Amino acid sequence: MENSSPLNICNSKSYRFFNMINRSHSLIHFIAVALLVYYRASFLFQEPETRATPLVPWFILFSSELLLCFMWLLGQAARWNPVSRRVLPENLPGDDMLPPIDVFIFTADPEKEPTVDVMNTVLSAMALDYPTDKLHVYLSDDGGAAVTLHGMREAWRFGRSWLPFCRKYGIKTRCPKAYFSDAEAEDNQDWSSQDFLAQRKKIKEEYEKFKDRITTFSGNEWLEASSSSRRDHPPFIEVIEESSNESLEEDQIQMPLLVYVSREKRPSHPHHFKAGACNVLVLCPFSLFSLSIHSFAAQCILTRKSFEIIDTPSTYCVDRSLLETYTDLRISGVMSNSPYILVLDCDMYCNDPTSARQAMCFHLDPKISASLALVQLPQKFHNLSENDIYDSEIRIIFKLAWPALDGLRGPILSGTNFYIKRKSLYGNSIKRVVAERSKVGFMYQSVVEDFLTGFTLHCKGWRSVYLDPSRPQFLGSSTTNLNDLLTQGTRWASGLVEVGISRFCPLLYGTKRMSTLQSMCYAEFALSPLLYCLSLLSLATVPQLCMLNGIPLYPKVANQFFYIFPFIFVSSLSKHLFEVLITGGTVRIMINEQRIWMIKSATSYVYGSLDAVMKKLGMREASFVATNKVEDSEQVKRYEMGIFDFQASPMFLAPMVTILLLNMAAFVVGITRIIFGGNWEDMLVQVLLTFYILVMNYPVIEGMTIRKDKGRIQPAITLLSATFAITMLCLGSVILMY
Ligand SMILES: O=c1ccn([C@@H]2O[C@H](COP(=O)(O)OP(=O)(O)O[C@H]3O[C@H](CO)[C@@H](O)[C@H](O)[C@H]3O)[C@@H](O)[C@H]2O)c(=O)[nH]1
Repeated sequence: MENSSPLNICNSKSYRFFNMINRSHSLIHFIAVALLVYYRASFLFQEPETRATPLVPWFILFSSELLLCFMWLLGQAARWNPVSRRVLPENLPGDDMLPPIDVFIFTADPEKEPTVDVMNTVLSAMALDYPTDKLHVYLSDDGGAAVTLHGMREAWRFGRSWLPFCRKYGIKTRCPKAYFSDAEAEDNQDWSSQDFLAQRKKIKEEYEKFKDRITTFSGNEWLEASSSSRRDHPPFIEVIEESSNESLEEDQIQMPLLVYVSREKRPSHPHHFKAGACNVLVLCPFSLFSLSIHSFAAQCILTRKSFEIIDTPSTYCVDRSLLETYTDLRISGVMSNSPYILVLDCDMYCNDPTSARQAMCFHLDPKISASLALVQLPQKFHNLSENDIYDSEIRIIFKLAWPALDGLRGPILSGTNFYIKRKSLYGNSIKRVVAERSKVGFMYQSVVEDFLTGFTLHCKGWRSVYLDPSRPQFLGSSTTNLNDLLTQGTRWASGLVEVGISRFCPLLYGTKRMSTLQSMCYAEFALSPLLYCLSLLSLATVPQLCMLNGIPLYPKVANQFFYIFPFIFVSSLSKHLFEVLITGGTVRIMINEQRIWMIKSATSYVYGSLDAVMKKLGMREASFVATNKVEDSEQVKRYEMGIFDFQASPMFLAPMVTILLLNMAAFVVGITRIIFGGNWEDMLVQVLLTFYILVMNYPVIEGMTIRKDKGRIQPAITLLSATFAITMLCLGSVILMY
């Protein structure tokens, strides 16, 4: 294929305007930041008697400003050289030349991840537009739930009608739930065809029965083979095809391989959450299990020794030497072991059946395929409202940072929606790098296994590419209430900080193994929860406490350095606005992003960082609270109306409310001082900063004062927070005098 037509095109020209603005802004902003540092540092050279500010608040404030400057500097890398890509699937070789693909879908808890929705993802993957005999779909069920296995059998049964229907009528939306929803009109079917209408009606009825059979299932909670609970059971695998009792005629329908896997779990062995589940499927154990199911004869090759090694959850991350042995076994296997793997979370259904072919436009490109580990596709969500108050879209990652990282050596592995080369997970390096103990597969040292695994792949010289076409290839469900958002944010923060404070810290480990810009990108993500919570918490409390005590922290209006502060503030906000607008957003989105950034910094970033530090000190064990995917109609309604839902844990609400009460008190006192004391020159920046925090967080103030509905902040929380605020005020006023 060396001289054949191109399979993909990489373009950086569309970002010319962005680059021009971004780089000019960086230069100007850098000068302003340098002046700020100069102003703050000059404080040290003043005579102690003439200083208007005590040392402690000055030190805290300067440290916070330095942290923010540092984050800004790191953030430049993730904006430096964005590129966009498109694919030309028409230039792919014929179907007989396409490589096989394994699709791995992960589920963990049928209570939080409704089985019907998981099966919709399974069906959409089975219906991918790819040669059926080259498609193998595996569902990993960490919940070991009987209803999930039942769902798989039902999915297989319904798939026998659904797949031929999709193929015959060229259906694009191959997730039945999405297809039968209101968005169905987008599929451009021939609605005048009687044959189509009759078939569609029939399939819809079958789909309803399929759902009923799952929702009314009343089998055992756990798999019968499971010994006691979801945390203590032997492995259970079923190739769904073999359990079918359908008629001979239906057996002629071409279906991909469909396999249910519930890995072994023992309380005495850490199972490493999703990373452990990934490795069970990706690495040796699964292939061996498959062998044992498919061919009794093949089972004989499994010596007890090898089975013991692979059957121990703690050794899923095995040495390469062992892996090679298993690879031999796999090659002699009878199924699957495909060279490429699509990884999907259970709620991420395939929205574009051609995504596999699109990914192959990179994996089969001889110019890049040798070093290409993965093709990352964006996470997009079907349940976002126009006013996405929780910033669930994560625009900054999928619309800005990933295209920019693609201009370096590729985006960070994002947990789901990626086509990865199996070989890249075997621990091989593309380049000569500092030798690393040969760990393979997904990494266990962080609960954000995706981030760390992607990082180590890039360190080994592998690259990734990012593709974001107009039709989303996958669509998932995002968090639409505050509690779920902050719970998920706490896990992400904990996992990122775990990396940031470990030996994998991108600034130390990365700089020796990848370009400075690339390691800066990784460092920005790994350090952001810790550095943002430290800096934002200080900026939301120290200037306010000082204002209450009449201590100025910023230059007087008459001072020439005064203008630096409003300038940096306006410059940062304008840059943020520019980035939102250029990526198709609105002013409202920018405001939502600012607010959620502040809320997360005061809550999930704090808890996540604490969790990571405690794990590091051996005071806590790793945990993974799976994100809730069950929709509460009342909460969804509030989200769609743009109203915050404060039915969240007091652990999240109390810090937010405490900080706002403190800011409210400081603002009232600050304004009073300006009006009656006439010292507006000294306090202007502090008053403006406090005002900005209050304005941005108006929904929280509204939640604790005006609102009376179920989603408001309960008076008990406000009372508790008021006690915290008064304590902070008393303690802070004493400490900050020094
Ligand atoms: O012990 C576990 C825990 C989770 N999962 C599955 O892992 C996926 C991701 O878990 P979820 O609770 O949905 O986490 P999110 O925070 O929503 O997911 C993001 O963050 C994770 C890292 O924390 C990545 O693995 C995901 O791909 C990424 O979408 C889901 O399909 C789960 O069923 C398991 O298989 N086993």
